[in-house]
Amino acid sequence: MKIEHLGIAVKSLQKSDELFAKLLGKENYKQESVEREGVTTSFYELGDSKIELLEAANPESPIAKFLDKRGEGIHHVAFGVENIGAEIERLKAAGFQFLSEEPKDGADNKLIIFLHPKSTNGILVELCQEKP
Ligand SMILES: CC[C@H](C(=O)O)C(=O)SCCNC(=O)CCNC(=O)[C@H](O)C(C)(C)COP(=O)(O)OP(=O)(O)OC[C@H]1O[C@@H](n2cnc3c(N)ncnc32)[C@H](O)[C@@H]1OP(=O)(O)O
Ligand SMILES: [Co+2]
Repeated sequence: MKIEHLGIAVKSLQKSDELFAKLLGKENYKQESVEREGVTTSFYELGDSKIELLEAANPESPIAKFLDKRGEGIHHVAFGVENIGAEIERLKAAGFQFLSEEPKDGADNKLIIFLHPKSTNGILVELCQEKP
């Protein structure tokens, strides 16, 4: 398991891309919309991890709700795993709750699933596995 990415909720990808390119001294390597999640993402390589900027694609987006309640900032941490199915079983057996039954397609060619923040000490945790 490793930190695959840090998800950061932003109001404007255009403004935040300018800021993060300056901050990190490099451009994003992709911008990708994920309709089903209601987000547009922008990814930056950072050593073995990444930064994932997240803009709401519509008012119902989880990012829109997060921004309304908390403003811009760190939204979630994503752990990269080899076998997401095995990790789900392990964590369920350890008493962790998930926000969905099955993994689903995420951004950046990943299978993803989220744990409920109330079972992870108030941190939104995402598991992701590289799609074969
Ligand atoms: C395209 C995929 C991409 C990828 O990496 O591949 C992504 O990362 S997509 C990221 C955006 N998608 C999601 O976040 C999906 C999972 N999130 C959800 O289902 C909701 O956001 C949920 C259930 C976490 C909260 O939604 P809800 O409508 O219930 O909002 P509330 O404000 O009522 O929150 C309930 C409860 O959870 C706490 N909360 C909400 N968001 C977060 C957060 N980001 N981190 C920590 N805690 C969070 C909130 O404070 C409420 O707690 P309470 O104690 O009741 O106040
Ligand atoms: Co993510």
